[in-house]
Amino acid sequence: MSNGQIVVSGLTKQYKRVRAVDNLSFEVQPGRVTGFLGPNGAGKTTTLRMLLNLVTPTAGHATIGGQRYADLQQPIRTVGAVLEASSAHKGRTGRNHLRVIAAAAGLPASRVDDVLKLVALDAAGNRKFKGYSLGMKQRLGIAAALLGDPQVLILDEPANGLDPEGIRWMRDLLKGLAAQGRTVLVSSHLLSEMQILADDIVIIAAGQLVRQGPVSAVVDSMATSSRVRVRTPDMEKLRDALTTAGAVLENGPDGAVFVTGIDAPGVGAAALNAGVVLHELFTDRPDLERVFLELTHGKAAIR
Ligand SMILES: Nc1ncnc2c1ncn2[C@@H]1O[C@H](COP(=O)(O)OP(=O)(O)OP(=O)(O)O)[C@@H](O)[C@H]1O
Repeated sequence: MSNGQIVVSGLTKQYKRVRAVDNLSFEVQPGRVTGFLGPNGAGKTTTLRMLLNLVTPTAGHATIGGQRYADLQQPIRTVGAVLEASSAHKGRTGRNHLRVIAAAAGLPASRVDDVLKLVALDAAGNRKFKGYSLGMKQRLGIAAALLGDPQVLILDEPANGLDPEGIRWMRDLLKGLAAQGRTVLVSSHLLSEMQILADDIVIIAAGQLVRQGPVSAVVDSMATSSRVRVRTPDMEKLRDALTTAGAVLENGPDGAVFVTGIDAPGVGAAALNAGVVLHELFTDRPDLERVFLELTHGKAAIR
C-alpha cells in the first residue's frame, strides 16, 4: 500500500473567464486530518475534482501516493471520495446500493456489512434510500467511500446539513480513520469545527494558496493579533500606566479592556508598579475563524 501522501503541484484550472485554481501547490500527510478551507468560490471543489481526475487541469498535476489518480490500478482501494450528499436509486435500500458498487468494483459482499456498521447504518441498511434523512445520506456516501478500505479519504463539505450529534459523529469517525494512518482531506466552511477536527490546514483564496501547516502553527503565525483581556476596579490608573508603556487599549464587554502592544506579563508588571489590583488577566489568542478572516480578507469571495 502506498503511503497515501497527496501532492498538489502547480495545479491550475482556467475556465473561460475564471481562473478557478491558480498555480496551487500543497501537500497532505497520512495519519492526519487536513482541513481544506477557503471562501466561497476559492476553488476548493475544483481542486478536489482535479485530484480525482473529474476535471482536467490546465497546468500542473496532483498525485496520491506518488501516482496520478488516472494511473491508479484500483482507485476504489486507494481513494474514497465523498463529493456531495450521496445520491442513490430512490427505491433501492442502502444495503443494495452498496452491494451494486461493491460488485462493480470486484469487492467482497462482506464489505457492505462492514461499512454499514462503521457508519452506524446497519439498522437502516434495509430501508429504502428515499426515506433517508440528510444525515443518513451523508453516512451512506461515506460508507460507499470506505468500501474499498482506501488509504486516502477526500470529503467535500461532509458536515453539510448534519445536526450537532451528526457533526460530532463525523469528527470521531474522521479522527479515527486518520489515527489508523489514513490520509483524510476534508473541505469545510465550519471553522470552529475545523479547529477541533483538523491537525493541518490548507487555506486558499481566489484559487491561490494563502497558508498551509499545522492548525496551531497557522494560528500562532498571526500571534501579533493576540490581545490581553484585563479587568481591574482601578481602570483609570491602569490605563495611564499601560498607555505610558506604549500599549493600546480598547473597551470590551462587561467592563473588560483589551490591550494590544504589550503581553500579559507586561500588563501584570505595569499593574504591580502602578499599585493596581487585577481581577482578570487573560491572553486572548485568535481562533481559526479570526485568522481565516484576516488571511482571506479582501480576496474576492465570489468571482
Ligand atoms: N465548470 C465551470 N465552468 C466555469 N466556471 C466554473 C466551473 N466550475 C467552477 N467554476 C468557477 O470557478 C471558481 C471556483 O469554484 P469552486 O466551486 O471550485 O469553489 P469552492 O471553493 O468549492 O466554492 P464553494 O465554497 O462556494 O463551494 C468559481 O468562480 C466558480 O464559479
